[in-house]
Amino acid sequence: MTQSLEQPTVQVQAPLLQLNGITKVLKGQGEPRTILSGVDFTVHPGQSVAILGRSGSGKSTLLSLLGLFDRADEGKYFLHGNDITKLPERRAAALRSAEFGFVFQRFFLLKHLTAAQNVAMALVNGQGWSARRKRKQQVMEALEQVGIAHLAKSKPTRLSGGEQQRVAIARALVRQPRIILADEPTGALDTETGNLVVEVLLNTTRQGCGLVLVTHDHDHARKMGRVMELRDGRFN
Ligand SMILES: Nc1ncnc2c1ncn2[C@@H]1O[C@H](COP(=O)(O)OP(=O)(O)OP(=O)(O)O)[C@@H](O)[C@H]1O
Repeated sequence: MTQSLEQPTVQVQAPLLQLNGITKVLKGQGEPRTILSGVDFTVHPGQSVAILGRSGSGKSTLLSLLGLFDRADEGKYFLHGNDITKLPERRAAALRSAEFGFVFQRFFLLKHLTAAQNVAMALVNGQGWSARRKRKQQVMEALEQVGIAHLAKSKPTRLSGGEQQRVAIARALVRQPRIILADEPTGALDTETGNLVVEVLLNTTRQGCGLVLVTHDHDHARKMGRVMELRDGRFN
């Protein structure tokens, strides 16, 4: 048997996302206020990062920049190694829905729809029969991923807070995002339910998803691969 002389290729994977020297200044009526100052931040596939910080330290602002809801005044933003700092809004919106899944403290579920229908709202496939069938399959897979497939037909009013948050996570997952941005996802939940939701979020990283969790809860933060603390717009 001949042995291949080829060297094994070393795959150097670009970070999922990378911020270099990000600064955000709020220019209201009074003096301009620097909210983020020279922030560097990197997330690789499968990594989970907690962002801690006092109220007003800039956590949500950072998440808005990461999710392309807002733009920095200085610095660079790379997604999969591509510079997206100055991407036009239409392309930013397309990237946002293709790459990111968002989870918030509030669940934002539509009360008159079932859990499955709420998750399906995130899909914008064609209307054909097969597309519908595929859509249903994707929805059920997302609900299974968060452990509530048996509640597919339940409406939010019949679900507990933790179950509702899991529907919201399934809604974020159904498009198979590469990065989940979660802003205080356990803020409205009791400790036990919050722990469950954190586990569900962490599970997504096992399939290569990146996870950024903004939280006030140090126990939840410690479960992430990395913990970073924002203080006055800077990481310590
Ligand atoms: N649109 C805005 N107009 C004026 N000030 C703002 C605006 N958005 C954020 N800020 C201010 O910027 C600072 C950072 O806000 P941000 O919401 O990022 O903090 P946070 O760390 O997420 O706080 P919390 O933990 O309370 O959610 C705060 O002082 C806030 O008042």
